Amino acid sequence: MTDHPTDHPTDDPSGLRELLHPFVAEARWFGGKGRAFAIGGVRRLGEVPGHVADGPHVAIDLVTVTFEDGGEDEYYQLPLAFYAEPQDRLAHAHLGQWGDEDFGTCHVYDAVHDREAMACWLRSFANPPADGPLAFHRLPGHDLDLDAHSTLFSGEQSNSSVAFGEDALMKVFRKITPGANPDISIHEVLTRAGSDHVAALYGWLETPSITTEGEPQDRVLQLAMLQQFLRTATDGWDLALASVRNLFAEADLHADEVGGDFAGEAARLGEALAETHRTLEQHFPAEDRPAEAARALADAMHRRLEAALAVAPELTAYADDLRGAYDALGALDGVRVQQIHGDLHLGQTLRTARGWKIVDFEGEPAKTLAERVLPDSPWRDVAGMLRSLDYAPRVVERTWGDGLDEGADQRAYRSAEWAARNRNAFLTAYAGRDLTADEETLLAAYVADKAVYETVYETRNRPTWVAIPLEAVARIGAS
Ligand SMILES: Nc1ncnc2c1ncn2[C@@H]1O[C@H](COP(=O)(O)OP(=O)(O)O)[C@@H](O)[C@H]1O
Ligand SMILES: O=P(O)(O)O[C@H]1O[C@H](CO)[C@@H](O[C@H]2O[C@H](CO)[C@@H](O)[C@H](O)[C@H]2O)[C@H](O)[C@H]1O
Repeated sequence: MTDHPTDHPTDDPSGLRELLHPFVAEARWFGGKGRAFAIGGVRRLGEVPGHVADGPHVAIDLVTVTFEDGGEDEYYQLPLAFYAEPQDRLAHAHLGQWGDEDFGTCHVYDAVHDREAMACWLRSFANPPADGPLAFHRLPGHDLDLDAHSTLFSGEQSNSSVAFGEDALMKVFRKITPGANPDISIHEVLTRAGSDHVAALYGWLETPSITTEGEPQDRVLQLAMLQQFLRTATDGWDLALASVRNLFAEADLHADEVGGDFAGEAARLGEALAETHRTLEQHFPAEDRPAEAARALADAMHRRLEAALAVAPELTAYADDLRGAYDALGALDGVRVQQIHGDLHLGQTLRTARGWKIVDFEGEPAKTLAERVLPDSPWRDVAGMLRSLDYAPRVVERTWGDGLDEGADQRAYRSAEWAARNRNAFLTAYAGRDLTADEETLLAAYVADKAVYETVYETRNRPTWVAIPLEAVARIGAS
């Protein structure tokens, strides 16, 4: 396999980088939204084995995204299906027609949409090739159903998830950072530990190394992971929204009087998180760190606020209150850290017939890999869930009754009631006791930090929702 000759942004003889630019720019998984960029290079990582007559050639390319603001380059994975003839059924996933160095002139499609292409992936996981640039790894204990057809998950996601029938789910990582991906390593540890609160890991795909500017790198690129498909799962976010809608439909009743009350589920979720944290604490390094570590955590929050102020100047009015919350954390005598989830919210939880499962251990998409794998306080995860339990009613409020004002005050009241009831149920079940003063301080700082992160996230991705985290930031000062 060869690199495409694309070492310099102005040298694009095949026009490939120009052709891929709009596809990358518009993809949900592209993390550089709002920043001007060029495709700085396109590299062939390897062909996925398993090509059959009449089927596509399937390959994985890695594009380098170079930002005009001078920020660090980012790498994104493009799984591609190459067909000699156009495929009408894949018209929605057509990237273009070009002369490929390995496969000749082809119609090229985003492979995650294509059952034929995904079948190559599944066959490779079932019978991992002995050599080649793409290494398919398997954990023992599950026979894959090779007859299962693939379906791409729709929805707002950072990566591309493909279900194989009801047997397995493959997550194709889009933004690729050299080094071990925590989603894989944490799932592997929790699977081997027999955790009840994650989908079992079945395997993963990685490629040994790439070269950047001619220099070899000794870190793997982890490209995809295959796991148990949770057949009976309902998204925790959808469940919470349904519960809020029930409450709004019965305007005269309190949250505990309405069908669909979420407090029991919130409590079970708190227990599931506490158990997951305990398992992670046993299997990854965990330690009590001295005062300097608390200061370092606070410093990181201060830095994040300073960067956020440039993106979302509306935060300025609350900056002193936020800094106060971080300073209180920085003044603690110490802090206990361990492996955590790192980006926990209701959309990362699934309610199955066998209880709550937690998904997506990649950490916050905006952080570097080096930052994401650092041990952190478990209160960061707790804060993430508390923020999410605040988001759910506010989102329903915004969409209820097509924005009509009638009953808006009553809904705002019920919204706050729902959030308080479920935050309390979750927190009480998580901790199993009253929080210490230090824990309250930690939690308050993490809630503030998360709301700042969300303000930036919404500004960039869903500007009409930015008021939700901003209102939370305003409440920090008022409390
Ligand atoms: N093992 C699973 N079985 C069924 N559905 C799953 C499983 N894991 C994740 N999902 C669903 O796929 C969605 C995306 O998964 P997630 O890991 O959060 O991807 P991303 O990194 O793209 O955000 C989740 O919201 C969830 O609904
Ligand atoms: O799931 P991702 O890892 O892509 O997480 C990112 O996107 C989330 C939104 O999809 C975002 O979560 C925020 O919105 C949620 C409602 O959609 C809400 O439940 C969360 O509390 C809120 O933070 C997440 O922050 C971001 O990292």
